[in-house]
Amino acid sequence: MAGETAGAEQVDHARLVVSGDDRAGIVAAVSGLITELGGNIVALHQASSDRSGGRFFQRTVFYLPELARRRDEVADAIERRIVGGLGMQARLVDAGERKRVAIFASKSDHCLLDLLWRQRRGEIEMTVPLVISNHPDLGDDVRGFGIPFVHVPVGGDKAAAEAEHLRLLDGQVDLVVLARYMQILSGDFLERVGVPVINIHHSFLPAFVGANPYQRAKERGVKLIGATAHYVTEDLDEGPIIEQDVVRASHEDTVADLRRKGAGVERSVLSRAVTWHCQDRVFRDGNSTVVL
Ligand SMILES: Nc1nc2c(c(=O)[nH]1)N[C@@H](CN(C=O)c1ccc(C(=O)N[C@@H](CCC(=O)O)C(=O)O)cc1)CN2
Repeated sequence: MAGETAGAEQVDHARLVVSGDDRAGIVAAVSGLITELGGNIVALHQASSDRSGGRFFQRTVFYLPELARRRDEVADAIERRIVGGLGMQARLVDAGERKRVAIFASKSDHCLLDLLWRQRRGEIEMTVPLVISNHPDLGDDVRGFGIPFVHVPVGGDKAAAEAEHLRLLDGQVDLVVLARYMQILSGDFLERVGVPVINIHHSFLPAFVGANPYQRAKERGVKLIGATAHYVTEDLDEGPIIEQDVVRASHEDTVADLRRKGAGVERSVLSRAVTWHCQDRVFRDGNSTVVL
């Protein structure tokens, strides 16, 4: 089963995540089914990609007595009435579920340690089964959180490194996060890893795609720098954007100043994106996202 379920106190709560081609009556059908099953909706967010059809997205949080005992019955009803009856995609997620998140890093520590610190404080609904890095530098920091650290060097044979990544990740994770991981992933890896990959790019995309964005920002004389969290696709830094933010820059800032200011924005943007993904709030809509 994807994810890991936390304590028993949340077993009677769940969220139902529904998406598909828009049509009249979906909200009523989902709400009616939950009510018919004896549930009470405690939160509901819905969006359609445009006014005349398009795509439908909904996240419904509900309380249902004895849900743990009745889970198969509830799941079967959703499969019949929402998936089979309306042709929608639907996922029933236990409220206490924790996504299993593998984090990739290189030498920069700020995004990685920020995520580990927030996870330890319970601010992000995830577990971190392992951290993978192409450099050994951050090993002691990661092991200090009680999390396995695996050094997988990436030399001339990137395919060999990616094969090791796939062996380490196989069936063990629900999400991969690139926390300033400075290696371009192949399309083959992205296809075979089988879970979403989120990257933090250290610029306000679409500005400054690729390497060294702060150096290029300084050369351009921009007055704003920023960070972008996006799903990773084969096309570098072109994937669906989840979250962005900016901070002011001036002529007085050196590249080192921009990197320092930018690091704060990278951390907050990546943590929000990972938090929302783990809460099943992010829906992919073509090359963009809907965040509910
Ligand atoms: N397939 C994808 N892989 C990665 C993406 C992506 O969007 N699609 N994002 C990058 C992160 N990144 C910028 O945010 C980035 C990382 C690395 C490079 C790069 O030129 N790397 C060189 C090696 C550099 C080195 O060894 O230090 C390379 O891979 O040949 C550019 C941008 C993460 N991966």
